[in-house]
Amino acid sequence: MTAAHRLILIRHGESEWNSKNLFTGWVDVGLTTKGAEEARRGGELLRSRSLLPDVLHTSVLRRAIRTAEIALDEADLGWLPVRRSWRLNERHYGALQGKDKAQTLAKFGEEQFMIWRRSYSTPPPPLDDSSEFSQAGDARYADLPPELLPRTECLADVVDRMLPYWYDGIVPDLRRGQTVLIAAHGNSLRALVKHLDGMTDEAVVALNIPTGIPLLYELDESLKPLTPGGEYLDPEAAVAAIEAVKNQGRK
Ligand SMILES: O=C(O)[C@H](O)COP(=O)(O)O
Repeated sequence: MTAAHRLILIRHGESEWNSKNLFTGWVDVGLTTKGAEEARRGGELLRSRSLLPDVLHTSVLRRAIRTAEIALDEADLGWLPVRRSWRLNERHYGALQGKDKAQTLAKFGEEQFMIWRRSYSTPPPPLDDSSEFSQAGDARYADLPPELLPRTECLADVVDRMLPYWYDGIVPDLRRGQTVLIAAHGNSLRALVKHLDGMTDEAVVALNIPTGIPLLYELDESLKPLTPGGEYLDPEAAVAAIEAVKNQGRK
């Protein structure tokens, strides 16, 4: 069956805090040199497969914005129309933002670490607005009703706040026949993949998204994937990178 719609997902390249093994969430850190190279390689893959998006959607965090900018520049598509939304942001990691993943694992143990990192419905403790890693008062969220600004999120929370943008901001572009590129984050993409593939709350715990490798979803008329899980444009690199994400925090 030929695809009715094409959707390409890309997680931002390695960030400064990915390389330092810190929980990041909504803290707005940049890309490392390696992360910028991952983004460029992502654009090269798009170009070599002639997978040329017609529109870009990003979060409002610089690591995703910059990844898209570099990748699209490599594909000579720097001019692409773009829309940004906080609803594509990384999961808010609450009081874990800024904390070292290995130290958190050592301090709280494997079970608590995995609950906070990968459980579907248990968020980390909330982050106090007075924290240096809080987004309270950040201008980019000024229009957000205060009750919507998270102080922590579990993946279920991300699904709930991401889906309205999926339906209202992205699906219309797909339905008008556009190839859509989404540049976002590990957990906001886990939330979208869970929705696309109809994954259970239990199955999504084991899902990890690698940095910088485009993931192609060819969708049918009802927006169901023709290939469950999609297709990474560099499958070999994806296998190794997914394993690395899974083992973050473990020396
Ligand atoms: O926000 C972060 O810390 C990372 O980008 C995602 O981290 P995780 O893979 O530990 O959820």
